[in-house]
Amino acid sequence: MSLKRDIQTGIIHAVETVRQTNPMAGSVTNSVTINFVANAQLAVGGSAAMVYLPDEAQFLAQAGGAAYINVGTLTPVYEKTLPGMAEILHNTGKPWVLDPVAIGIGDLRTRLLQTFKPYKPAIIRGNASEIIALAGLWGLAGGTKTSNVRGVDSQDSVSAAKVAAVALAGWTGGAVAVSGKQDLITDGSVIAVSHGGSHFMEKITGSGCSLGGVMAVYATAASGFIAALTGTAVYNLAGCRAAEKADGPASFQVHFLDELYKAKPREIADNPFDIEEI
Ligand SMILES: Nc1ncnc2c1ncn2[C@@H]1O[C@H](COP(=O)(O)OP(=O)(O)O)[C@@H](O)[C@H]1O
Ligand SMILES: Cc1ncsc1CCOP(=O)(O)O
Ligand SMILES: [Mg+2]
Repeated sequence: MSLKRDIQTGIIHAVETVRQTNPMAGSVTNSVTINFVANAQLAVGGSAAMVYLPDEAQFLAQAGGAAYINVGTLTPVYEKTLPGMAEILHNTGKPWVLDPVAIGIGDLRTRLLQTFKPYKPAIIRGNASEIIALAGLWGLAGGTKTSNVRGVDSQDSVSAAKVAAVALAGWTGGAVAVSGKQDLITDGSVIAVSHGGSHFMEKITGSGCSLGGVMAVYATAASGFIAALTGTAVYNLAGCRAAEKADGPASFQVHFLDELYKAKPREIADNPFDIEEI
């Protein structure tokens, strides 16, 4: 079988397993998009649980099949919550997804993101500027110390983050997903570029955050690379379909959740992607 077919078989398996087993992937995520993250996780067949406090995050790290950490809106309690959660996830071999939202803003965010380096997330998901900045913070190839991050939006092209993505995946041994008009997913030895989506995804907040939460759901049932590509593929397919029905961002978001829910395993696996072996 070709590599592409193996990957498609993995995607179908991940989608079916999640829909059959309703796995829980707990989250500590930002207060802007927390509801959308949970709804997207539920739409693809997962179970969502969101917490803030240290002991509750430790509980979810142990109870779930995977977890999601997103540093979008921090409060002082996260200084205690997040390193302990990441340490448990790492020590128990649980896959976890890191979204370094708005890396570069403030001391606490920088310190927490530095703390995560030895805890090796199975998936790092971010837009191009965030991936470049995280590689810079962790002292890896392709990164820049002076971040080009303006806030939560990307200022760089996805292809500009390719070296940083490969270097981050080399460090973690997991996968890195760079989102944008096209999405790049790598495990350090294969690069997949996934197509689709819609410009409306830039006009609603939380398309990136919820994608990270959905990747965590798939990570309960697949490798980091397959989970990241499966999440990206269903987002690109559902985004494309929702855009055909939407009149604007608000109706897009409603249709998007419906399309996430309706997408069939084979259709998700057939969503167009290219692969390159490094
Ligand atoms: N211009 C676009 N065209 C198609 N899909 C897009 C576009 N911009 C973002 N997306 C999709 O939106 C999702 C979130 O990506 P992105 O907006 O880059 O993340 P973030 O919200 O973290 O910046 C991904 O599935 C990506 O493919
Ligand atoms: C607007 C905003 N501000 C802090 S976190 C956040 C949400 C970012 O969501 P996404 O990166 O998915 O667009
Ligand atoms: Mg984001």
